[in-house]
Amino acid sequence: MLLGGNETTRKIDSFAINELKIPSIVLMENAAISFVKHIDDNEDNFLIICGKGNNGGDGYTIARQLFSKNKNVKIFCISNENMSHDCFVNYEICKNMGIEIFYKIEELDRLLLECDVVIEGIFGTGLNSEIKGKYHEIIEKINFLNKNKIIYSIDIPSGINGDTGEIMGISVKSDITISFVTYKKGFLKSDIKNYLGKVVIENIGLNENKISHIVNEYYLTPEMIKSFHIKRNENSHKGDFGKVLIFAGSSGFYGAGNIVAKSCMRSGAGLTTVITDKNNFSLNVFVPEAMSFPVNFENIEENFEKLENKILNSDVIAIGPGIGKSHKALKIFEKLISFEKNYKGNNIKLVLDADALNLLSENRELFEKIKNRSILTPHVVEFSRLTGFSPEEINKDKFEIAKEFSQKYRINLLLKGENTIITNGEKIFVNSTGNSHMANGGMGDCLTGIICSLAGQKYDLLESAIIGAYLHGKVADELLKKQYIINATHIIENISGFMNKIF
Ligand SMILES: NC(=O)C1=CN([C@@H]2O[C@H](COP(=O)(O)OP(=O)(O)OC[C@H]3O[C@@H](n4cnc5c(N)ncnc54)[C@H](OP(=O)(O)O)[C@@H]3O)[C@@H](O)[C@H]2O)[C@@H](O)CC1
Ligand SMILES: [K+]
Repeated sequence: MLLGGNETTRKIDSFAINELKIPSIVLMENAAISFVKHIDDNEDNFLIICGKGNNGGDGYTIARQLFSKNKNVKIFCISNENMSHDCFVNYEICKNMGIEIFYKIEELDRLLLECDVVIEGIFGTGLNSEIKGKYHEIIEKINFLNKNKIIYSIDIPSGINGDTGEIMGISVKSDITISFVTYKKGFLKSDIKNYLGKVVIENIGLNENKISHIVNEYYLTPEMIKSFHIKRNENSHKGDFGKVLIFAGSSGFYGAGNIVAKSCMRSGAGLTTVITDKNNFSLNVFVPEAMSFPVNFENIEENFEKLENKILNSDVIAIGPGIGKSHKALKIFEKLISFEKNYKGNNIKLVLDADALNLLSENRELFEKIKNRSILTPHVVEFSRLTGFSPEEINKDKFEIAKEFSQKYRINLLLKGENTIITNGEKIFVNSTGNSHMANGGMGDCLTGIICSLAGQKYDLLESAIIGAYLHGKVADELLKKQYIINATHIIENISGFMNKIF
């Protein structure tokens, strides 16, 4: 699903009108037709509240459409002065068709009380300042008299800034928001979810693939995830699904390595090997399917020759969770990234998380070794160390900062957070799954395991991160329906079932 702000809507609009030569009034008609599809056919008693811009124009067009289906339709016109052209045209048609139009604010209470469905087209992407005066009063009335009614918003609940999600003084509290072409960036803001209600994205007659040069930001949907799926060949063997080498965990943090390994195995990697302390037996117990590469941490270099062979045999290497920032950890990290290609001549893909990112921040010459073959999966504090921007600066402008960082170092990036974003420096994907009940230790390790597993199964790193992030959150969202807290272990136990459902 395309993701965009107000400017994106204007660009799409202008492309459709100027390049595709679709008259703007046709776009408005298409929008209205798409909108009306979502209205229950049993509903009969509508009040449409219209502003003077194209959002109001959509309102008049929807009113006509419903009226032509013999529905009982009344319109409240907020202003018929300085209407946009298409708004004026549809307002005139409504008048000519004999739809009842009301203008006086004194009549609005009664109209709201009498109707069953309110459709509001006051402001959409054109809202440009704080709402005051008459407009404020009207929105207040809609929110106050909304008992036993369904409130539909056209494009954006009036009062929400489509770019930032900020409430511009006041906003309609909607039950259903039917938005056109793009999922609005402002909708990502978590504290406005109860203003949006259910969100539906509708088409206005444009082919999504043909406007991809205008939009390069996406909001993940199950359909997109499914479209990435690579079918498993029936006569394949474990070697076809990736040899994954994991350097995670250390004394006191063996759990991190175990979680990465287990989630890697459970999400389908062919062969998983964990580099771990020769005295760590917990791996065998926790995840018997995984192999271990025992390292003598008293003298790590004694293992390097054998390790080289392991590296050259691998397709993917995941590095970071629980390894610490010791000199020994750094030496192993350096060794693991020292070969770009494996014996097969393919790039060895790298998934770097947690302490690998901290080590990278402090040893920036290593960036050269990881370019064009890695994904970094920081949370905001780790990303702050990597970029030098404060977490506040990152949160304010995370799309741009993430994209620039990804371009500069030629890496893929997954920036964890409430709306996890994934970018290759060109496109940005925003995850639509996940919840606060999964915020606990081990979750990141679990995600690393899923991503390296998918990278082993021939998904490219960008796809691996997109699918991984979506699945990780989706499992948690589904589990939340029956339990309060979700741990990494719960995700691991359920991931394969959900892969089955989604693929
Ligand atoms: N391609 C697409 O996706 C398509 C988009 N379409 C639709 O067009 C909508 C965008 O239309 P739009 O650009 O005309 O802006 P809109 O939201 O109606 O508001 C502008 C009006 O509000 C006014 N105004 C602003 N702030 C104000 C305030 N605080 N307090 C008071 N007034 C304020 C402003 O007045 P101004 O400040 O400019 O004098 C102007 O009159 C979009 O959301 C979608 O529904 C569809 O038709 C199909 C194709
Ligand atoms: K609206």
